[in-house]
Amino acid sequence: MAAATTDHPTNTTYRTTHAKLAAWVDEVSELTQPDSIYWCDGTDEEWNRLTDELVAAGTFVRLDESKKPNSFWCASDPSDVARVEDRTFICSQNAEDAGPTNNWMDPSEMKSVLNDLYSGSMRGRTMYVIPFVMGHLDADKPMFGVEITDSAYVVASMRVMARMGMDVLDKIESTEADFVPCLHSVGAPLEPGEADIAWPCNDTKYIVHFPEERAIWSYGSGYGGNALLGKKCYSLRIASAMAHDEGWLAEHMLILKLTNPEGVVKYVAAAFPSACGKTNLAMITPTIPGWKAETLGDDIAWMRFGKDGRLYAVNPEDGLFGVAPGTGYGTNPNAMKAIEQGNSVFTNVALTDDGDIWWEGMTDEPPAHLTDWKGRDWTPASSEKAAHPNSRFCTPIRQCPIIADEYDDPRGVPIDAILFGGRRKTTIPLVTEARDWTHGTFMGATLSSETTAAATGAVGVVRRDPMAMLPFMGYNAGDYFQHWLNVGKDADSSKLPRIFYVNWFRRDDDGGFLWPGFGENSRVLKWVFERIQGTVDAVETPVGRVPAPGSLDIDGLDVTEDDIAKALAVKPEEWRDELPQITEWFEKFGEKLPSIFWSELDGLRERLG
Ligand SMILES: Nc1nc2c(ncn2[C@@H]2O[C@H](COP(=O)(O)OP(=O)(O)OP(=O)(O)O)[C@@H](O)[C@H]2O)c(=O)[nH]1
Ligand SMILES: O=C([O-])CC(=O)C(=O)O
Ligand SMILES: [Mn+2]
Repeated sequence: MAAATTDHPTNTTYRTTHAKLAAWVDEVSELTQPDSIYWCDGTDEEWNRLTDELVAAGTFVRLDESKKPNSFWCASDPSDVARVEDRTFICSQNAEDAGPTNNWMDPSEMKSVLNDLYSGSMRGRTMYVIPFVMGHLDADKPMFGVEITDSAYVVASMRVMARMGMDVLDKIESTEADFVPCLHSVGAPLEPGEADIAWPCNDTKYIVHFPEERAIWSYGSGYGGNALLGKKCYSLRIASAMAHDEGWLAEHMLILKLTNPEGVVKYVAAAFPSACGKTNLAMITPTIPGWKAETLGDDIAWMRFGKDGRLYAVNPEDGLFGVAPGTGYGTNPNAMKAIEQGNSVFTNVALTDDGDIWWEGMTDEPPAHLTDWKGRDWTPASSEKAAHPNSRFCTPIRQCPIIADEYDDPRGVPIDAILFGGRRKTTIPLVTEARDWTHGTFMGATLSSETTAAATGAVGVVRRDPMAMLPFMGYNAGDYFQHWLNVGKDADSSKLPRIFYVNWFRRDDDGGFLWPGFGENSRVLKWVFERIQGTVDAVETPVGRVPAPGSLDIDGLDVTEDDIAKALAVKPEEWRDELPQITEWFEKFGEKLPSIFWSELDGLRERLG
């Protein structure tokens, strides 16, 4: 193999045989002027060397080997803790193709702004070249990317999150494959003799996508979705544009395998906005006897029709980048068991005095003393949280104890049900079934949720988040809605997944959750499963079908019938408040809004009376 070796000097003098890649690497290094270029090979030896360097630089703290082997604590700059939606751009040739939900700038204007910023931006740093593939390397058409970054934190995280390294580069070269160029710089050049800091970044941030060119340019942030460019930037924004052109779906969905006590299997995909429960549902421990859940993906699903006319989903990622707070043995034991095996990077959680990590919700009792995510002493008397609300664990998904066997199958799994869900205190029932694909698409397009700490900005504000894709659509949302409708129109409807809308977050009058959530969500999954089988009843409501009395299995559940009724209630007065919001939302799209959505809305208004 002609590709890089594990030998450090070779990695820095490597010349690729791939013309486009070679030209791009030359172009970027001339622009950004790094001290050296390093081709990542993805080996353990490389991981060990880079993580040692990150420890020496003060970016990482190695955790106690007996507690979290081969794992690291990391604190970002306090200003660089989440996705920056207001700094995220879709730079299509025409503004209309970015649509009313995306920021847009003319691509050549944006490139000139960014070229100025990138000019010399890697001075004093190493420029890492990371060959990666989203999805399987042995897929029919492997989806390659190459990320250039000046952040070793990004290299370490990408190694957990994506299939990367030598075999990928080798295949890109030997098949002369195309790839998505993903350029990333933290925007913090070092002058000669200037000491580095633990988390270099820049106050100026740009997360930019060129959908026609299939290219990503990111500047100024080292954090998660802003910097690990295989994730949201490629697998959602760029991939959604590819999927639109090619007739498939790139969605913000977990993938779950469910087996009932009789051994019947169904596959579920579910789209919830950031920090609204995907990772938790993907690893659910069912509380109802005899039911089994297995994990296939926790954040992103790529879905294509198989020869049999069914919609097959694969998870393009290879790691978990999960919200830490709220993750504990009580809520998500499978995530805890995955983390326990180590090989992880923890960002903006708290550090214990004995070299372990902690966050709110991990245990009922907090430790007596911690180092908080800002590096300060913390005790239970402290007024601030020890972990940032968007702190994350970055862990290989294969460490999840319930990973499904199909995980390694590049064909993916045939999806039986799609769930849309949001975080709503009121209005939205625990579960509603759509009448058909069009109605389900309408439900997805009008999905609403309270904003969370996963993005900068206010938390708890209700906004429309269509298909949980608001921040992740790489093109005009109106065209995206039409694409969803077309997918349904072109398919054999008997083979399409059934669509449901769920809300684990409805509250009662004293502010408590009406539904216990987490493992108990298996009861809702059971109802969904049995709706598909046709063995359980639903009742029609103005907004869709909800469980008929007694059809939701609440055996052994410590909630009152009254609470269940409240969780399932369709209150016309609440929905009438929703109508003008949906109207205002739809008006944003003008001519691009599929007209059938207006008919759906009219129908809803009439049924509400
Ligand atoms: N009340 C309640 N909270 C939940 C439930 N599921 C998840 N949560 C909480 O919601 C937060 C986010 O959950 P995740 O599963 O990490 O959300 P996610 O959709 O994977 O988030 P991203 O990784 O940002 O896309 C965590 O604090 C969870 O503890 C549930 O069923 N009920
Ligand atoms: O992208 C990120 O930084 C984290 C994430 O999964 C999300 O926000 O949905
Ligand atoms: Mn998640």
